[in-house]
Amino acid sequence: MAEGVESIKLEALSLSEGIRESPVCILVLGMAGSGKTTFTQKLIQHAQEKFNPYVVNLDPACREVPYAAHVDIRDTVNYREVMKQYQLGPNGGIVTALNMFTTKMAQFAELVRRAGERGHKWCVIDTPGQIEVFTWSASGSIITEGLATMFPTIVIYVMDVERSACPTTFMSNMLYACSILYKTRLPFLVALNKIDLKDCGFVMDWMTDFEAFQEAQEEEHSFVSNLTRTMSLTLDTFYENLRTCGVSAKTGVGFAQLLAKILESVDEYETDFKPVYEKKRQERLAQSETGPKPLDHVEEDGVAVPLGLSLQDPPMLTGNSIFLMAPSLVPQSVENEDEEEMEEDAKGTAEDQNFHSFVQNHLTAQQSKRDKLQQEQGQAQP
Ligand SMILES: Nc1nc2c(ncn2[C@@H]2O[C@H](COP(=O)(O)OP(=O)(O)OP(=O)(O)O)[C@@H](O)[C@H]2O)c(=O)[nH]1
Repeated sequence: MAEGVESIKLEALSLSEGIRESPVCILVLGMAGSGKTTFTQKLIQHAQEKFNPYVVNLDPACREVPYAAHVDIRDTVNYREVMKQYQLGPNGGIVTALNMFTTKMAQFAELVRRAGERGHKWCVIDTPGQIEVFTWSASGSIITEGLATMFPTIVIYVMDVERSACPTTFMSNMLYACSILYKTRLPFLVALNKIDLKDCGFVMDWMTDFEAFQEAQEEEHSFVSNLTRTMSLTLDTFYENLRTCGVSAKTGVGFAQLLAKILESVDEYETDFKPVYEKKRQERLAQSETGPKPLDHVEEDGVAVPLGLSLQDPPMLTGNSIFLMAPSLVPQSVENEDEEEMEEDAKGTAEDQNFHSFVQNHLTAQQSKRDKLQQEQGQAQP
């Protein structure tokens, strides 16, 4: 009879054995309402025949999921009860529920491993609606790293194209994607979702042609547009390494291409990421064999300081010792104001010039890249 999952230790699972070939773990992430759950359902349908996905729901707060989950966090933790018992709000409740689930990570990993042995080639994991609950929480990191050191693991970032039509929102979404890519250090595929509502061609244009994004940006006169423009230049390298695919989780359009891109991402895991996670595993194994080092000089590690500030009255306002002063109360001479205005103007002009030269340098670099490519192509032709 198979060993009971309760007695399994994660360390024993992930450290002593190497990374397995299956199942491939697919983490589905995305902003609230981007369509993760609908996307997961469609992905399962399309992958059923070939990859027989094992399905996991990690969103403790969802009412219903439109697919049959093999593992559902709601069976392990009652999110409403957690909120009530620990007197938490909805977000605190979700974080705590996920933390509680993570204490069962070893058992969860064992279930995934056994699913692989039973012929499930993929394991699709739907994550909580509030993306930061997973991406920036300790439990999210433990689950992601735990899986990536045991199975080939990739991330699919679901992005709502209709909501990203405004350049500033698009940039925010991309910045978020970028931060997740660097945090998880796993193959990353962006599913441009809801193409039944809006074609995703504009996203492709903005990612490959900086000038097209600048043009779209020019129509927007918001305070953050300068920042967005600068960011678009910085994200250029990120876009170059990004895999994207337009899909509609509602109609199923684009899922054939998506499956092909998932397989490319799995290859990428094998070649570029597996060695990194394998090294990590070896380091942990070595560490666990030597055991934790006892602290030699505990008393030299620091001195205790009282927590928090004492709620005493602020010091009396005397002379220069201004504790906190509202701008309207600070006496200012008219001369000073004029000088400050001139300084601000000069600063603004310098910023504009800097920005212009930054853009110019970038365009020149892009042009020389294009020229080089054309030259190479010309040489390659007989
Ligand atoms: N038109 C259209 N609607 C979609 C598509 N994908 C999802 N939706 C709709 O978008 C809404 C949100 O979808 P969900 O799948 O619940 O999104 P989610 O990211 O899981 O949501 P949370 O977990 O609550 O953050 C629902 O009304 C879906 O029907 C799509 O491709 N096209």
